[in-house]
Amino acid sequence: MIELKHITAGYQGGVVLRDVSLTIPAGRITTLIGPNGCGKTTLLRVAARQLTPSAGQVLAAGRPAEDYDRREFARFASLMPQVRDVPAITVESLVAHGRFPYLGLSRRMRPEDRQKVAEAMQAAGVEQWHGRDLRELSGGERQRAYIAMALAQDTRIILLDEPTTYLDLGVQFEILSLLQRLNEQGKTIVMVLHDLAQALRVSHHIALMEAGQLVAFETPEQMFRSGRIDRVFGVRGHRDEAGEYYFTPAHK
Ligand SMILES: Nc1ncnc2c1ncn2[C@@H]1O[C@H](COP(=O)(O)OP(=O)(O)OP(=O)(O)O)[C@@H](O)[C@H]1O
Repeated sequence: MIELKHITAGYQGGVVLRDVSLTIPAGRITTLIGPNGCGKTTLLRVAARQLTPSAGQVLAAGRPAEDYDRREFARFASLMPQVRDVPAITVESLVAHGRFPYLGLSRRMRPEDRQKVAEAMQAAGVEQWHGRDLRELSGGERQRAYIAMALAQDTRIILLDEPTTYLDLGVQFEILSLLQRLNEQGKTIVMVLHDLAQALRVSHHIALMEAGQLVAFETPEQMFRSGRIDRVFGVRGHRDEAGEYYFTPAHK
C-alpha cells in the first residue's frame, strides 16, 4: 500500500526523521503515536507526498511516489492536515473540492462527481448541513465535513493528522467510529492520535515513534504488553476488567 523505505526528512532547521522504514498495511487502521515533536506529522506528510525526503523512498501501491503526477497521487491518497483554513464556503462546496483531481481543465462537475459528493456527505453524516457556511459549524461538524471531502476524493488511503483534537469526548468517539466504519468498508486509515487509550482501542497497528525514529510497529496488544509506551511517554498503562486501556502517571 504505502511503504516508507529508509526515510530521512526534515526542514531548513534540521533533520527530523532518521532512517525510518514502515509499511502501512492495506485495509487496516494504523495509528502513529509518540511524544510532541517526535516527527509524526512529518512522517504523515512524507507518506502523503507533501514533503520530499532527503533520503529514502516512498512506494505507493508498489510504485515510487515521485513517479505519480500530482492528480494521480491525489486519487490514491488524501491527507487531512492538523491545521486547516476555515474558508467561507458551504459544506457542499468544500466536499466538492475532493473531486478536483478527477475533473478536466474546465473543472466542471459531471453527474458522477455530484453523485460522489452526495454519497460522501451522507457517509460522513453532513448532508443536513450541505448549504451551511463552514465557519458556522462546530469543531466536530467541521471535522466531519473535512472527512466528507476526503471521501469525495475517493482514495484507497486516508491520512488524518489528529482528527479528534479539540473535540469533546462524545464527538471524539463519533469521529473514531466513523473512521472505523469507513475502514470496514475498505478504506485504509492512517492517523496521528494523542490519546493513547483511544489509539489502542481503535487501531489494528500502532507505530510508536520517538525522537525521529520508529521504535516499534505492532498490534495494540503487543505494544501494550511490551511496556514500550510506558517507557517512551513516562506513563503507566493499565487494563480494566472490561479490557479497556487507560493510562496514569508513572509514579502513581
Ligand atoms: N514547517 C516546519 N519547519 C521547520 N521545522 C518544523 C516544521 N514543522 C515541524 N518542524 C519541526 O520538526 C519537528 C517534528 O515536528 P512534527 O510536527 O513532525 O512532530 P509531531 O510528532 O507531529 O509533534 P506534535 O505531537 O507536537 O504535533 C519539531 O521539532 C518541529 O519543530
